[in-house]
Amino acid sequence: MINAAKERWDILTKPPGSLGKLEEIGIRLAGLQGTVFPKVEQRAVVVMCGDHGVTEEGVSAFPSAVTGLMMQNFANGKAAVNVLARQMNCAVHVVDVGSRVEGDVPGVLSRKVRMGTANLAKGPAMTKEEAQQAIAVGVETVERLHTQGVQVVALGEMGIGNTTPSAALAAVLLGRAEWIAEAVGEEQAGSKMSPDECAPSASAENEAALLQLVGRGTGIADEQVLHKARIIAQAIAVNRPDANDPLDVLAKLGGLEIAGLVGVVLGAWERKMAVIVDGVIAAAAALVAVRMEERVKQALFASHLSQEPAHLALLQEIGLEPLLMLEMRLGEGTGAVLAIPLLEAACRLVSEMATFADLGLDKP
Ligand SMILES: O=C(O)c1ccc[n+]([C@@H]2O[C@H](COP(=O)([O-])O)[C@@H](O)[C@H]2O)c1
Ligand SMILES: Cc1cc2nc[nH]c2cc1C
Repeated sequence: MINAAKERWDILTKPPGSLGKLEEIGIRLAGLQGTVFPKVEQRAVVVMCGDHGVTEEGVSAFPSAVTGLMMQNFANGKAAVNVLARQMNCAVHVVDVGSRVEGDVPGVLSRKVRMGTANLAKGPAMTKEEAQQAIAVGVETVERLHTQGVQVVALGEMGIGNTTPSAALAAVLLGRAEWIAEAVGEEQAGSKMSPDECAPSASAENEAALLQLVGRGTGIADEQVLHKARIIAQAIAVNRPDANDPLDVLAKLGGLEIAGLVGVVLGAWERKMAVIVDGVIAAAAALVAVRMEERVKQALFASHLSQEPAHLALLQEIGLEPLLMLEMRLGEGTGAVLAIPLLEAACRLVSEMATFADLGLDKP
């Protein structure tokens, strides 16, 4: 199908390759949907919501309570993602997979696995079973969207504190955390010391390496970024995740909404739905899914480049190039929703443009 699609793009009335990345998008969508004329008419953004125990370490500029308040905002149609989704004719599905909100929020699908994660700087964020349950919530959500005819899913999330687990996942999955073992020392790592006792004393050099992946999130100051990097270093040292076991890394260092998005990616790929990756949190989830099932790459499309530094490294590892540079760092799926018209443009071009033969010309 990929070859047939390439041939089609080359006979359209334009110099071959002149529509650049739009051609690549059209060809990849053709491969995914099994037709030279793919469609992205039915779209949805899934906003997975969860809270994070690590917020007690002072890693975010905002309190955890904002997660619940934003869930209400999404349900009222008043958040940034709602505005953009309306513009793009995209349905918004908000799922509470692990917020600390007591009870249900009307308009939000309640699928709480637990009331927020545990503090990953002190031990595992969640158990493997909980991570699997959250993944199942994502798969179930996307199955429902598939039955509704949705062809493209944007990855959205809301969770105060979630740039910390995202950077931690990136550090481990990108193999940039080997120095942690060295910092902790084999002797300490093998002993039964309390998390505080075995907190790593990272060298300035190692700290600088980690800082390449750690950013301001919602807007913390420079000194707090360094503190956040140290918390991440501690989390990796305390949990010692197995980088070759993505579920282990996700359970120890991830988040419930991140696990939910892993499920969305896995489920969407199985159903040949396109997935648009948003910022750093969505990209971390996408890489976990890729490590679980390499072939999900087929379904993944990048949208924008977030200001959060780990984002580019994560996208590069997956093999995706961001399409939009808007200096955004909001999350919610906002960047992903903004990229929907580019996928639509590729679909329209390949199905509506004339061919050289239509003009009575030979193919160039
Ligand atoms: O998408 C991104 O790249 C992004 C970058 C920075 C922050 N965010 C959003 O802000 C929240 C996490 O930031 P923080 O500082 O609380 O870790 C969470 O709700 C994300 O949706 C999102
Ligand atoms: C207000 C607010 C809105 C958000 N949307 C996604 N992350 C967010 C974080 C904050 C703080």
